[in-house]
Amino acid sequence: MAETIKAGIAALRTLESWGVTHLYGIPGGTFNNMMYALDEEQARIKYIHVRHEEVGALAAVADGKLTGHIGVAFGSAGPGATHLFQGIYDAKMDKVPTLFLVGQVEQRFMNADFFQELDEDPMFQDGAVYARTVTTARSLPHVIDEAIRRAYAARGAAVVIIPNDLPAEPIPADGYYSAAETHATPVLAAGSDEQVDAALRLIGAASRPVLYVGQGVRGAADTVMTLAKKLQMPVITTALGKPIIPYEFEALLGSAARVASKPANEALRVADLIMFVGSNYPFAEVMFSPKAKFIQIESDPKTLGKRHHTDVAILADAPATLEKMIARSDDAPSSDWYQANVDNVKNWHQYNDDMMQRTTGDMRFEPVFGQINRLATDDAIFAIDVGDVTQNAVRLLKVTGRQAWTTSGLFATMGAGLRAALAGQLSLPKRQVFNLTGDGAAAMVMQDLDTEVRYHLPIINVVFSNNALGYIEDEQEDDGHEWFGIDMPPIDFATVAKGMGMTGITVTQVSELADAFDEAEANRIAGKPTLIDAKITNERPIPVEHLQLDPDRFDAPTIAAFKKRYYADKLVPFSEFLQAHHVPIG
Ligand SMILES: CC(=O)OP(=O)(O)O
Repeated sequence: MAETIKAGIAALRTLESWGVTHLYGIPGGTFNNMMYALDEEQARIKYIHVRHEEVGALAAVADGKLTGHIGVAFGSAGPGATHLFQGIYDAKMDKVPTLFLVGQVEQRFMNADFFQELDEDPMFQDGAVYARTVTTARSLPHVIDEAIRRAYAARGAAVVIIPNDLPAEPIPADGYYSAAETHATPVLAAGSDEQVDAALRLIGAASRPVLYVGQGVRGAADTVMTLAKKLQMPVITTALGKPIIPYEFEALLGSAARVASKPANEALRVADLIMFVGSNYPFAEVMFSPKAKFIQIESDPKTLGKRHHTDVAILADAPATLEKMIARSDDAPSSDWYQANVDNVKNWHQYNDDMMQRTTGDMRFEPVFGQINRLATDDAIFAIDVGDVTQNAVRLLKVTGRQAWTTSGLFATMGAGLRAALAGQLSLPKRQVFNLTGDGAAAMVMQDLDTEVRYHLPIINVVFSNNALGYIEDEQEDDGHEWFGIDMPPIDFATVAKGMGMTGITVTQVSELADAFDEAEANRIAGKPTLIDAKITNERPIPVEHLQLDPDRFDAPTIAAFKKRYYADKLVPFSEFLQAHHVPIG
């Protein structure tokens, strides 16, 4: 008789052939035959037993965000399946190839409202790029291979639903194969000479051009900076593009809108040309002037022309096109516009440095970031949660260009920090990993601090505790509404951490911060996680989307009140730098 293999084992071997080293989940009765396969394959693929499927699902997406390789999570039928949705939508919105395996009741019970049985096929259709139920044991590894190829091709979530009886069935050992070794992604060329020249002509005619880059320029920081200097175009990045360009680059304005920096918002208000590269930034529709000339370089036809009226549209590989622009352009003369932006960045950095070095008064979030910058290694991984911490991290982390920085970008689901930290430390175990989170988000996922302990993941967890949903609080303030439903009674996160078996440190004074972070770093080096609960004031981060600094737009008392509230005495409105450099705003 021909040699056989259990279908579940063949399914896992298919995952292994694609380089999957670990997968996250929680077993249930409808996934047990896959669990028995995982037990047999333990030496080759690691099962990470999370405390909540949602954490596993988002960690799998973060694996993809951090490494470019597909991450995998699973859940059993019914509640296990529905808990995966957060990951499925994060993968969809940030375009990350991710595989989700979902249990289903045995075939003989399907389609008749059995215990925990849901009609899973339609459930996943909106979020996933591919969602199918396996119908024979023999096709199980084949459908997994199909799902992975679809996830990579469409850059999203693929879901394979597995009736529990199938993985236990034997199939011919030579009856399946994987496309992993021959898998390739299409390589786009650079834009044509004509397209590049048309873009260069527009830039040459502009007075106040900016370069706005997203994830599509990953790995091409030097190219972006060279072109920016050559054409005298200051650079703005999306939040997810933040780690690509080093903080120290003189003309890096930061990000725009609210999770953003002052120089980027100010420059965008007056820019007369935006070159939008490798980005699907949705706030472009409100942040970019409709009057500005617009060049877009994009690899996804669905995104080309989506966010703004476009003068030159280039469907192409972004870094290759930027290289071609460097090759086909002459050095622009030194520009007053560029220099005014460089000065604005210096002033903004000085403000943030002063805030991070502040030792007086109650503890705000900035000195905590000062410590993170002090300790961060050259290739640290920052797993950033959603809320005030996202905007503060965008502004304050002094990224080197070799570090990784990830969050839930467009779906913006809270609790994303811990999940991405698990992924970072599992996928890139030698690197220093920070989980930076607010207290609301930390409370949503704190059960999985235990996962850090059980798998010896030496993550430095920092909780910014202000007893409020700060980001929403500020929105309510801007709406002119009294705060409602945003306060949260304090949680002693250090005690929670200790209860989970890790070091927990509460910090209430700036003077205690350095020791706490030194202890966390010593623990990390010894292979142990730490949680620092930083009890910060509930003061609002400076609203760079509503600056009240410019005497041309605000009266003196308004400016004085703004400066007092945000400690912004030395912060200079961009208009002053524009005037000093004689840049006309037409
Ligand atoms: C969503 C939110 O408001 O979070 P935070 O309290 O961390 O700002």
